[in-house]
Amino acid sequence: MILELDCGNSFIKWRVISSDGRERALSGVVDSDSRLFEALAASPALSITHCRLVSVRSDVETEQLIDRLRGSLGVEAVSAQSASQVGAVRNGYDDFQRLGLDRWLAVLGAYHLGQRACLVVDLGTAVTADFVSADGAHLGGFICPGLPLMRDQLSTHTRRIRYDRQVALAALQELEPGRSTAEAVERGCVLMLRGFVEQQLLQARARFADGFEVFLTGGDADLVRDVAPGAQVVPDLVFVGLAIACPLG
Ligand SMILES: Nc1ncnc2c1ncn2[C@@H]1O[C@H](COP(=O)(O)OP(=O)(O)OP(=O)(O)O)[C@@H](O)[C@H]1O
Ligand SMILES: CC(C)(CO)[C@@H](O)C(=O)NCCC(=O)O
Ligand SMILES: [K+]
Repeated sequence: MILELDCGNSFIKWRVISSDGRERALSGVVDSDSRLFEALAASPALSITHCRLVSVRSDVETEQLIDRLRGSLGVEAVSAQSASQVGAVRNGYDDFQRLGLDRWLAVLGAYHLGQRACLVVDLGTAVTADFVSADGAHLGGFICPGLPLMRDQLSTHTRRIRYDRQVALAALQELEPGRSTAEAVERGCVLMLRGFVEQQLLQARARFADGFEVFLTGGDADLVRDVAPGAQVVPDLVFVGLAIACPLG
């Protein structure tokens, strides 16, 4: 079985798939390396023979995780690397090594699934949008703070924006003007995300006259999906790209 890891800035998304890649045995989201190993230890029936990962963390943190995977599972994890081109897809950054690997893999995954021009939006700790032309040229993209960063900045830099997490969840049942701090902040930040996605759709329409596919991924994708009615929500998009960037055997 293959263990796949997407190490983001706040969470590690993991899944275990069959060796031929066709079946998913198990998956989860954890907030630290230790929790990952706890989750894996709790499923002793998994016989992991291979591991591939993508990390946007520092090289030191990524190396530590790879060492620990070697120590506890006896596997040599393959880590996705930057590339200027994979198949038809060409990296559009001036310095291809600077493009976040999660973005690059999401772009590879989207172009593989869409087979035409794509807009790829990943809504996690940060929000990113990337454009790929019909012939596979990555045209660059945009980065802005995601929902967790927006709300944290507001509460960190003001005295009176304070509210409970549970109240925050309830506040997102609708998007009417808020009548409490929680409603006002939570809905305001979600409207920022939705406005961002609307802007990306305008850009895509202007660039891709022959049509395009929209892919949404990341933990907060559901908060914007109705802004992009034809969009495909693909929670595993980075893993689709990971299998392309790191084929095994
Ligand atoms: N099961 C879950 N666990 C954690 N976060 C979740 C979950 N479901 C939805 N979310 C939302 O996902 C967001 C985090 O997104 P995601 O997990 O895609 O990114 P991340 O790993 O934090 O960051 P990165 O953008 O670096 O990948 C949070 O704002 C949270 O509200
Ligand atoms: C933008 C994030 C944080 C999104 O996870 C990641 O892709 C990253 O660290 N990128 C490096 C900077 C860049 O892509 O230009
Ligand atoms: K991500």
